[in-house]
Amino acid sequence: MADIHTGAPPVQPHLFEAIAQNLLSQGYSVHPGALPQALSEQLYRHSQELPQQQFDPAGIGRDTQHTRSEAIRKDQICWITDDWEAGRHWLTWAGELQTYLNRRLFLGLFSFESHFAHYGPGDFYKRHVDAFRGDANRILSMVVYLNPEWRPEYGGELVLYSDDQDDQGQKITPTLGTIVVFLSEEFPHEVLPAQNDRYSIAGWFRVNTSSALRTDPPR
Ligand SMILES: O=C(O)CCC(=O)C(=O)O
Ligand SMILES: [Fe+2]
Repeated sequence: MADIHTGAPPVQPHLFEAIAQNLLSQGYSVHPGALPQALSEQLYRHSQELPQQQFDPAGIGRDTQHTRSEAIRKDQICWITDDWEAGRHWLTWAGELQTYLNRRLFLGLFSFESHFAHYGPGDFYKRHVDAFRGDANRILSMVVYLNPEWRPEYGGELVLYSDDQDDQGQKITPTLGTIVVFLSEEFPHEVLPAQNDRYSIAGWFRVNTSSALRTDPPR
């Protein structure tokens, strides 16, 4: 049930605790259809209403290393801000998860950034990790899916590999409300070519690496 005063999504202690326990025991957590329904629907509507020109071709790397490489990924992205209601509710929910995980696991998560992603027919994201050991300030990756009907023939699954040696992985279908959280440095993953329009949100919880030379987060 949504908060009657603000319309904000409800806090979900059982879900948050399950995510914390899965992260402790295996480093990742998958919950089909677990995002609060009203929030899923609001985000889905927003993803459909966003004009195509708000989406930019996704790049690889950050800052000066930011390059576009269509050989590696072909999705289009739109960063989420609190300028609109759906964005506010999403960021509130993610902030509550951040607070819970910090209390429960002492992760020191400091900020969260996320974007909508649209994979058109034929689009993919080849196997990669979201953070590299050493310079990593992306600690936790979170993806949620915004596709009310996703058929097996549409492909477009996320494949999550347990380590660099794993070439089997496990497939996750991108259906509405499914939440995937994993340690950004640990789990190579890829998005198989989608045969239909595929909408999602990808986000990262980060630790603070601010210094006099570098203000966080760079955008
Ligand atoms: O959409 C997905 O299933 C994963 C996307 C992803 O790996 C990324 O944006 O880094
Ligand atoms: Fe990724």
